[in-house]
Amino acid sequence: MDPKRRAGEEAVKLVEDGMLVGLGTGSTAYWVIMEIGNCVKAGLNITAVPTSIRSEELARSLGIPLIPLDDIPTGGIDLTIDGADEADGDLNLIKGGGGALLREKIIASNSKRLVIVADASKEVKTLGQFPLPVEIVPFGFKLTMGRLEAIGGHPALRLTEGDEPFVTDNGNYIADCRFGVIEDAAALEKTLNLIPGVVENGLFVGMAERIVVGREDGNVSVRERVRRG
Ligand SMILES: O=C(CO)[C@H](O)[C@H](O)COP(=O)(O)O
Repeated sequence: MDPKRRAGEEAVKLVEDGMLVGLGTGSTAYWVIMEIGNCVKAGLNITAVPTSIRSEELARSLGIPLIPLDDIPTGGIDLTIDGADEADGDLNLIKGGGGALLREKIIASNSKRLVIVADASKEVKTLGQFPLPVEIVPFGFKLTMGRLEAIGGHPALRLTEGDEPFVTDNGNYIADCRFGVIEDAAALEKTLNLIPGVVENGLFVGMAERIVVGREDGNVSVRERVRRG
């Protein structure tokens, strides 16, 4: 079985009756949503909020009950299960490879628990090999990219296969940045979000509670974040 599928199915064991569940985005979160769909068909009673239009459409097609975000209290999501592009030893993450980082971060920051599903390729010692997605508004995007360049981000505007700017579910662009090894993810996250024109960035610091990793040998490993201090 695909390691991503294995991780997804294992993580869904954390979903309990009555929960409000955040549905992630990407090829690993796909398996989470598929498995939640199976559980709902088998009688699991949950409601869910998606992190992208893609995940919303999949969830709807499977009959997973969705509720509008505006109908839930701040911080009211019980559990969100989502993928990641990189996860370091402290479970700090790079996300946004699929372009859904803004909605993913809003949902994650309103979740009591964030569980990451991944295959082993996502585990890294230090963040930074995967280009860091930064969501920027189209207005003045070249100026904003100049600011990202000035702080060493070497930004590249994400393009579609037709060479048009990739547009997020929120109508924004993505600048994929190469900062090299990211020693201080918390500081970089703040610095980026102070740049006018930047909406959000794909660094998720101190948010994930655990990571469920599907491995090629058929095993699944679970690692929890060590709380420091
Ligand atoms: O952050 C994301 C989308 O914005 C995804 O969770 C991340 O890109 C991982 O995707 P995949 O599971 O397909 O490797």
